[in-house]
Amino acid sequence: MPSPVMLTMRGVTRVHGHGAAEVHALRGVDLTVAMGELVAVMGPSGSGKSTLLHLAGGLDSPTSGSVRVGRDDVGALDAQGRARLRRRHVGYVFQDLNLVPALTALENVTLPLELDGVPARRARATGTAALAEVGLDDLADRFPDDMSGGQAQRVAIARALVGPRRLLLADEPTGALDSVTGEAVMRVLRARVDAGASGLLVTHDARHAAWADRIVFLRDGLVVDDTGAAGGPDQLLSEAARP
Ligand SMILES: Nc1ncnc2c1ncn2[C@@H]1O[C@H](COP(=O)(O)OP(=O)(O)OP(=O)(O)O)[C@@H](O)[C@H]1O
Repeated sequence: MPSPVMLTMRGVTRVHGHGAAEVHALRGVDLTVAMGELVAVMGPSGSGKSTLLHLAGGLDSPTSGSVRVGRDDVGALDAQGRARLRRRHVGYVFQDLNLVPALTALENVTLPLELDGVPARRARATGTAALAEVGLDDLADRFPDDMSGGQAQRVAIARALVGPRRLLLADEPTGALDSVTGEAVMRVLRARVDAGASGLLVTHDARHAAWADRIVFLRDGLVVDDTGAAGGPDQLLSEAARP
């Protein structure tokens, strides 16, 4: 029996800007991601990958078409409803880390839980477990400015994954990390998805895309290919390089 679908995008378009400055970032994208499925999104710079991720997480609204997360029609939620969906159910890892400099690693990680009313003790325990998942439980009391770029990125990943999130969105999550740590992060993402979450991963790196169940190729705002990962990194590299 197929797994229940977590994310459904139908006929999604997104036009940025107006008039002469108009950019058609997405031009009619259909995409579904099931529970327990990790989908990698690849494509050249400017093909619409980040726009797709923002729409999937309710950070942005489509110009036309529909985006559903579980039973929620993201376009039909008001700003408060979208904020609640993001806080409770969507985990983001973006290139921009956005850690709060005045908060320790653990406080940064527990922030989304506390904003959502989780009692402090439980938030602390859940946050400590999330830091341990990325191998940083030793640095719980350290401030972002006293960490390496890679450590800060792992804190951001722990924050994105803290609590029972059902949709994980990652935009080049391993960007600032060395390859061993990068692989550890992919392992955490994969484990969360295997435990039932759904994942959408934007990456230029075929080795990371090879962790996915399926790869979607975007070009000029359209899905041009949707394939299983069975061919492995070599095939992916040649696919990504295709004219
Ligand atoms: N806020 C915005 N205002 C105007 N144009 C935008 C905006 N955001 C994105 N764009 C444009 O939309 C198109 C798609 O951008 P997007 O960032 O989604 O692509 P991408 O595939 O993620 O690129 P990259 O791999 O370089 O991050 C690009 O032409 C970009 O310049």
